[in-house]
Amino acid sequence: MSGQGPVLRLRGVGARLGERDVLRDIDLDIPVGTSLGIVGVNGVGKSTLLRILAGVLRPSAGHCYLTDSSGVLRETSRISSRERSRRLAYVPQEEVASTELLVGEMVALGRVPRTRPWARGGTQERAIVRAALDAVGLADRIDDPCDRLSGGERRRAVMARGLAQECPVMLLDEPTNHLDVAWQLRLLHTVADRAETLVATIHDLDLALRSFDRLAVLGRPQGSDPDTGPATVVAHGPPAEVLDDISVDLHFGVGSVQVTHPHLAQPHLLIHPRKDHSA
Ligand SMILES: Nc1ncnc2c1ncn2[C@@H]1O[C@H](COP(=O)(O)OP(=O)(O)OP(=O)(O)O)[C@@H](O)[C@H]1O
Repeated sequence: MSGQGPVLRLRGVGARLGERDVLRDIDLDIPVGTSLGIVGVNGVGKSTLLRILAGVLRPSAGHCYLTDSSGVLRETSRISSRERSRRLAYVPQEEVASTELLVGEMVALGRVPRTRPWARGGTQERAIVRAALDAVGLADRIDDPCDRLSGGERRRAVMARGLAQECPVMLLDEPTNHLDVAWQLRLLHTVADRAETLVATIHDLDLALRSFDRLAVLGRPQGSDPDTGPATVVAHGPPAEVLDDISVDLHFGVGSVQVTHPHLAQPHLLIHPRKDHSA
């Protein structure tokens, strides 16, 4: 993936949920052709940030921009939901499996922004749905009811729906949740291959280190309430720099060391309890 101008931009973005300011003063440019991992502790606001980027939540302050189909950066809220869903596929964190739909029908929902009602269900549409399911190893489950899928299979099926949307930008909220180790690696690889630009929240810092061009850490700046204060981007850059041992200690409260895989020459992150927490 190589960088160009921004496809997504946030300026001075804040989010207020209920009585709380969850996010504040977020400035972020996400260049076309890059992959960005968003990391941070539980409840810090990663999903909220992704929902703002996706245009499903309006920021309470600041502005969120997305390039439209002509490549012009426009305020996301001014882009019609149909055009937005052709530009970006957003896959939320958890979804209740529909007991009504077959797997293929659920994945075909990803085609809605691209098809006219009378065009749905054609041979070409079925081929796209089947290819998306094939990419996540579920082509043989196309005619099964959704509620027969396991947790990991369901996660993969929902990802297939995002892939079937055929958007240049994919926004994935914890895509590796429920997946076994092989599928964690394979799924991130598959979406990075297919999406021009990828933004994903992720908890596994070792996977984050190896899977993205850049990482953004959401955290509560010094001086704000460490549990409920509004979060902002406290570190942003190449993964190996963002996840150095000082930052991991500061932002995640654990010790860490980066090592190089002896056979693959890839960086890995070993996590351990802080000395003051160890037995
Ligand atoms: N509708 C809501 N009203 C009030 N507070 C909310 C609402 N939705 C979420 N929150 C709070 O906003 C904060 C951020 O939530 P968010 O889901 O964005 O965090 P996260 O970083 O994705 O967390 P996790 O890692 O646990 O998935 C949390 O403290 C959450 O409790």
